[in-house]
Amino acid sequence: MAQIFRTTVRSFATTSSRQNAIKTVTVIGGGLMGSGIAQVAATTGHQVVMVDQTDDILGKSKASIQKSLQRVVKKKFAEDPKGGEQFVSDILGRITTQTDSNAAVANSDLVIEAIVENIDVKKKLFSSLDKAAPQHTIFTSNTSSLPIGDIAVSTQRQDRFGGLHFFNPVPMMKLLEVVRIPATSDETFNKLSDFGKAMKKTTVDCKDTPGFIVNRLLVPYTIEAMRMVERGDASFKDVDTAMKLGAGYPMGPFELSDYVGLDTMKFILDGWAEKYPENPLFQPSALLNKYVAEGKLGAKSGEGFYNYKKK
Ligand SMILES: CCCCCCCCCCCCCC(=O)CC(=O)SCCNC(=O)CCNC(=O)[C@H](O)C(C)(C)COP(=O)(O)OP(=O)(O)OC[C@H]1O[C@@H](n2cnc3c(N)ncnc32)[C@H](O)[C@@H]1OP(=O)(O)O
Ligand SMILES: NC(=O)C1=CN([C@@H]2O[C@H](COP(=O)(O)OP(=O)(O)OC[C@H]3O[C@@H](n4cnc5c(N)ncnc54)[C@H](O)[C@@H]3O)[C@@H](O)[C@H]2O)C=CC1
Repeated sequence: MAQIFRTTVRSFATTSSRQNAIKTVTVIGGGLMGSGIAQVAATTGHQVVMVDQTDDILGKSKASIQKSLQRVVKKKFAEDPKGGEQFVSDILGRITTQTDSNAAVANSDLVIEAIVENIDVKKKLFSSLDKAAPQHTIFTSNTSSLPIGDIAVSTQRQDRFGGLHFFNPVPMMKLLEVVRIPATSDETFNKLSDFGKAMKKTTVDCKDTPGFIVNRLLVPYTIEAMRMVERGDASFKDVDTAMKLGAGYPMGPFELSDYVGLDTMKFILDGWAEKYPENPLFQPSALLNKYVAEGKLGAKSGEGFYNYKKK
């Protein structure tokens, strides 16, 4: 009897979670992260609406998704070009684009916001979406450094609000941090974790603390690497070599800094130094400030710690 009950409960739970599963996703922001999130959501069978400010930006977002998918095709469909073409067209067929974010959320089960890292801009967006989206729609932010709770207060649906923090490059990085604020309901949190698994990511549960898990550790580690160079204890190239070969990291802290963007890092660090002035780990880095002041922002500007200009 107990066995039958357990089986019934399990199959009800499966059916009920399947009925409640997230099927339609609106990704707001079609930049580096938003286009990667849209790509992976569509690859894993979700219907995606990708939103940005202009059709021109959205055209570039779709082109970058196509380029990224071609890398997958080259690997997975080396012997089957027709299959590769079908694969790309099926995925792109699940992504539509929109410049009106309110219209884009009309049929959405989940909103993932990946716009500029500015609290006022994010709050304004969510306040507007809150009036436009159906009651059941869950809202999330992909913010790297802002408290989710500070964004969620702009809505009347804090129980259906959380963080989904993806990593760059989204198609390659296996982790997804699922963040809850005190008001996030268990139902919302479970749906977000299930969605992460449906996207074939490994999820970890996070509280709404600065940097969640990964950036809370990466920021002090990277700043200390910069201080080490400032003190003249090691060259940045030797630090990178040491961390790759001695700690097994795929990139050293200076390669990673160039990859993420030195302006982004400075923005995060300055924000934390202002919000948490008592924390010595978040104090500014003179070296980082110097590079940003010189316009050396990393790979995207052609030069950071390393030179990316084609010779
Ligand atoms: C002082 C200031 C404070 C400091 C702060 C420090 C950082 C904290 C702040 C961060 C701010 C914002 C960031 C954030 O919130 C969270 C992050 O995202 S942190 C960054 C996390 N990412 C990483 O750590 C990346 C680490 N690197 C790697 O894993 C690899 O190097 C990488 C996968 C990027 C590339 O691999 P690599 O072997 O080096 O190069 P290849 O070009 O050969 O690629 C290998 C393989 O992967 C395929 N591939 C790569 N990119 C894509 C893509 N976009 N789409 C599809 N496929 C891709 C490529 O085709 C290769 O496939 P093969 O089969 O091997 O040919
Ligand atoms: N770059 C990274 O490595 C990571 C970034 N993040 C976070 O993801 C978010 C996005 O970052 P990126 O993709 O790097 O930025 P990005 O600058 O590449 O893209 C942001 C996009 O948002 C668009 N946008 C700005 N305001 C908008 C609005 N009101 N409505 C619609 N679209 C708008 C911009 O036109 C731009 O295309 C940020 O919150 C960032 O902290 C999280 C993990 C990693």
